[in-house]
Amino acid sequence: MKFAVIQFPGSNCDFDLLWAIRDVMGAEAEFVWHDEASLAGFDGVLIPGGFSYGDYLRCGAIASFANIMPEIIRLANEGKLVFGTCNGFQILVEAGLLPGGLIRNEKLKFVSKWQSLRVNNQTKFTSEFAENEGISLPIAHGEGHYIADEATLAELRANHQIAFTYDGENPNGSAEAIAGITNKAGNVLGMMPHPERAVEDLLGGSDGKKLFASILKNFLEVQA
Ligand SMILES: NC(=O)CC[C@H](N)C(=O)O
Repeated sequence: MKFAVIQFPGSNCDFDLLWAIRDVMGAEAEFVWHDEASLAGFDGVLIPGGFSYGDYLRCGAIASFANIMPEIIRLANEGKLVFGTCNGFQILVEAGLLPGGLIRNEKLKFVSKWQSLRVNNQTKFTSEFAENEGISLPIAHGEGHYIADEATLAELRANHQIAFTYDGENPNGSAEAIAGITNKAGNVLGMMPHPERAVEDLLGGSDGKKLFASILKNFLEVQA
């Protein structure tokens, strides 16, 4: 299984994500520039954090029209793995691959800190965590306030699509303290926290590793 790590102008977690999946987890992965029009040969897509196109209009809004996006949408519709962290989550929402929206943090400030989270392990991205496991991951964003209408929130809850919630403090005012969601089919995940920044104790923690381990276990078996 080969992963594409997408690079946009302004991505700044691209090397971290490649490091996590390739060097720490041992999977095959390569950078793909946003202007490419093909993802032939790739079975999974990882979209990093950062400030794509300078966060103009809304975070992720311009990136969602990049040349590579129709290919990402194609893979998502084929049931292949698509994962976005932080700006990657924003791009997936803007592209319509995930429901709801992400707006300015409630307190209108960029938040950068380690954040406690609760994990729902009933998704293909989180199955290696314990049920309701408490973990800690870095967050670093200005537009992480998740919003959705009541019907969408009810559907997310009913289908177990809420993969991560903020525990204790809600750092950005997200509805139901949502930190990460999957699509209905379960093959697309977007999350504001940064698991790729927590894959080795040297980085301050390794709780993010189980997410990548879940990805490799569940998607590798299906697509091998
Ligand atoms: N770390 C990130 O990816 C930040 C995402 C986006 N630039 C924001 O501030 O919300």
